[in-house]
Amino acid sequence: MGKTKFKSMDDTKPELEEVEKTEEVEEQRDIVVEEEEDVVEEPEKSFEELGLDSRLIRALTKKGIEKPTSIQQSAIPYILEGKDIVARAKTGSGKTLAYLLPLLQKLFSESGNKKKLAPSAFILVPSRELSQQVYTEVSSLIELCRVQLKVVQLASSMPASDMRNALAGLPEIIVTTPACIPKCFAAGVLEPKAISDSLEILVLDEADLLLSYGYEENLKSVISVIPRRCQRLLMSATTCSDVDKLKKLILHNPTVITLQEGNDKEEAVPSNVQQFWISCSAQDKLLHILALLKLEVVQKKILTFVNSIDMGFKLKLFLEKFGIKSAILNGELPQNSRLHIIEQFNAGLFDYLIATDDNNQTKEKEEAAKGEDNKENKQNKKRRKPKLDAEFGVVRGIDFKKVHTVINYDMPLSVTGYIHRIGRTGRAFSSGSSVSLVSSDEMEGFEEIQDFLAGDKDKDSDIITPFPSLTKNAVESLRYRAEDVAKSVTKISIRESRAQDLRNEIINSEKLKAHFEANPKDLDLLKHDKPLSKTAPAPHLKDIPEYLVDAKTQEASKRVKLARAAMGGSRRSGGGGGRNNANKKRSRKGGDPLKTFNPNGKRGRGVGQKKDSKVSKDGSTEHKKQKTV
Ligand SMILES: Nc1ncnc2c1ncn2[C@@H]1O[C@H](COP(=O)(O)OP(=O)(O)OP(=O)(O)O)[C@@H](O)[C@H]1O
Repeated sequence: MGKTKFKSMDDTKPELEEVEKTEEVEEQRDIVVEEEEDVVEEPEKSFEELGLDSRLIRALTKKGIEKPTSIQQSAIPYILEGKDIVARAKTGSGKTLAYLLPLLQKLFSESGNKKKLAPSAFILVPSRELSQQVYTEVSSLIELCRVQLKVVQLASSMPASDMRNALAGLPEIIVTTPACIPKCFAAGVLEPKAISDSLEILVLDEADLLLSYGYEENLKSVISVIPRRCQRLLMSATTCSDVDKLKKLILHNPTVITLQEGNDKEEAVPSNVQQFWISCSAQDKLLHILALLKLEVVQKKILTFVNSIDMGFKLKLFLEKFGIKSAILNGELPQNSRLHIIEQFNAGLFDYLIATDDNNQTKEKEEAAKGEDNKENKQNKKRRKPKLDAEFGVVRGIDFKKVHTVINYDMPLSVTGYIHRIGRTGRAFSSGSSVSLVSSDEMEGFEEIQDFLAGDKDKDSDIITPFPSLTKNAVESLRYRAEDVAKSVTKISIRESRAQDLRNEIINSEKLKAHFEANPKDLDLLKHDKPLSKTAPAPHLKDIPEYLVDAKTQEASKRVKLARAAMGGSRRSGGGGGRNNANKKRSRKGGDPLKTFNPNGKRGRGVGQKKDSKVSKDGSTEHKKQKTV
């Protein structure tokens, strides 16, 4: 059962171009709406009761999706009715299907109408990774529904000839970033006039990020050709001034749906994510993450965030000395490699992924740019930093599968950054946890996050609590080893590894491209968690003797392992993050172990794929729904 709060507004709507001029009127209407708030109880509905086409329901069943999440319950009927929507719901709450299902249903009825000369739907997302993810989801639904709809994914880096080829089959749906549409206009591969005639639905996904990714001008240019009758959907994980700005720029007469579990801001993070923190000095962070991973007091799979690419390499080099293999993800890697790394991690080929998230890389980009400007700095010029992809976004919105733990090795630089990072676990009906390592320098930012999450609640009841499963003794027992190894991970070794990794990935990326063209289902090519150093970990570092670990930590570790076994996860996750047994078995058969992978669409019975469908029940969520203009 959900609590639904409606805000309704009158139907007067300004034309897009006039929105900014009529801001004052808009605000007045908002106030009226606030006064009309009402709270009603809504029963849970099934997909059938939401009015979805039986083909879509069958497709969902095949994907193991049985019941709608709260945002799907709320948004689908409105979208089917043709309403403009602003939907705000927590990360991982199922917003993608909330708009995709009704969008496809609407296009089903059009699929016979081949008179159109341009697409019926644009889905605009902030990053290429997201674009790939959404494209994969749409493609698989279309395939499972067996309907004659075509979707294409465009990237602004594509040559005009590739864009033209992609659009030649007259797709109904285009998934891309906002920058790409004006490029298509400029290249003459999309006709603004044809878009004005044909576009029925415009979706802006991860709307809270679009402006901060610098797409404002692109969006304005897209909007200028969007017909008045086109339905507009704006999906967002957080509320921020950018979402309001977009709302005014893009929507008219929207229904605003805000899902939350109460009035507190903690709702921004799913309640099925337990949030912990550990206070430690900056130099003790390596020691603490080693303790967390090596003593196995956190559940795999684990996604660790760092704030710089060098830090990612430092951590990888450090961990591999202890026999913990991890893969690296950042914006300087070629796109094919990035997508492949995400696919491999999702498929369960490795348990530890170290990601440098997009916001922090903006800083690196700026620094790199500054370095390039400084003509006197010859050293910098010689060691020109590699170009980071402007449309990179591995963190926000990416649906990492079955991540049980998110570790903030470095604290994110903003509350929104924290929410998006933590939202990579506990997705849909699953649960997860997060551990933030907080140094004294980061304490102020951490307190800001705590305050935000606490909202109006008693400040003493912190949402992020101290991590309970690691004793000081257990950490100290590893100190000597950790400090010794940390010394061997020098700046030079980091720089060399980073350069080597980039060189390898550029070669890999070409291979991946060529290979996938010939073998679109082969995922096992080029493992991304290969060790960087040539020497194998020393046995005394790889295997920590049990007597070093105190009883309390051993108990915690046992619980984690039991829980993993209960989830059926131990089969998938070999000790030390190495390749798991299931993969080994398949490799021995001689075939391609992951013949289930298809970067362009359906995911097969790949590792971890089927299991995703088995969702655990979380507590019932109360939700608020607001209707407003
Ligand atoms: N009704 C459902 N039942 C079970 N799983 C679902 C359901 N709807 C979506 N999912 C799964 O939940 C995961 C998260 O969904 P999705 O990526 O759409 O979340 P989101 O709200 O867009 O998150 P974010 O804001 O982080 O992008 C996906 O793996 C998706 O397949």
